[in-house]
Amino acid sequence: MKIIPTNIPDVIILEPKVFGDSRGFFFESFNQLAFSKATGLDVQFVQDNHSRSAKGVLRGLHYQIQHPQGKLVRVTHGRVFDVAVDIRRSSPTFGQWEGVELNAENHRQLWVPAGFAHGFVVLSDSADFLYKTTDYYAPEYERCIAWNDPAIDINWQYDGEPQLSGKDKQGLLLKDAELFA
Ligand SMILES: Cc1cn([C@H]2C[C@H](O)[C@@H](COP(=O)(O)OP(=O)(O)O[C@H]3O[C@H](C)C(=O)[C@H](O)[C@H]3O)O2)c(=O)[nH]c1=O
Repeated sequence: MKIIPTNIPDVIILEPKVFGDSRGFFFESFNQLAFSKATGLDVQFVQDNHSRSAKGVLRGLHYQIQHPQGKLVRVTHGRVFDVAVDIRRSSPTFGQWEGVELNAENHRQLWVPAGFAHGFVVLSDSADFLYKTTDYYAPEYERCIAWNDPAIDINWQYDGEPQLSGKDKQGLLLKDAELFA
């Protein structure tokens, strides 16, 4: 597994070793020991999620104010631009965002620590988005930050108008949101 640092020290890109042959390919999509050795992180995952979205769908920017979730995210079909925003007030990278294209060809995964808001926009006709979380879904504590908050100024790499859920259309600006310490 290859570790690729990003501009935010705690946000990490992982590239698994892919074994290709005449049948296709194989790779370990997750290995607890390899993950811990490569990242130095001692985290346990408790939930696996899978969502499918059409082109232009933007999910996020979500986080949980209690039971914050670390997320290890990847794409098994299509292409997405995936974004993590540091919303830890005490962080030197508070308010900064990091984005990476995840797709079924590069097999890249992104580690998004607890304390970050997370979202993605679909660049292909459709995309399957799979991810592991370090705590359980707690909808009563889920919050949303506006995808287009000018204070964060994310370049989503998507030219069209994104399709948002009702919840995401009501995302708060960073300055008005409940944040982490
Ligand atoms: C997240 C989640 C949702 N649900 C149910 C609740 C709704 O009835 C339905 C769709 O939920 P929602 O529209 O919140 O799904 P997303 O917009 O993909 O939410 C996710 O989007 C961004 C990208 C994230 O990083 C979060 O993991 C998560 O908030 O699934 C569950 O039953 N369990 C869950 O863990």
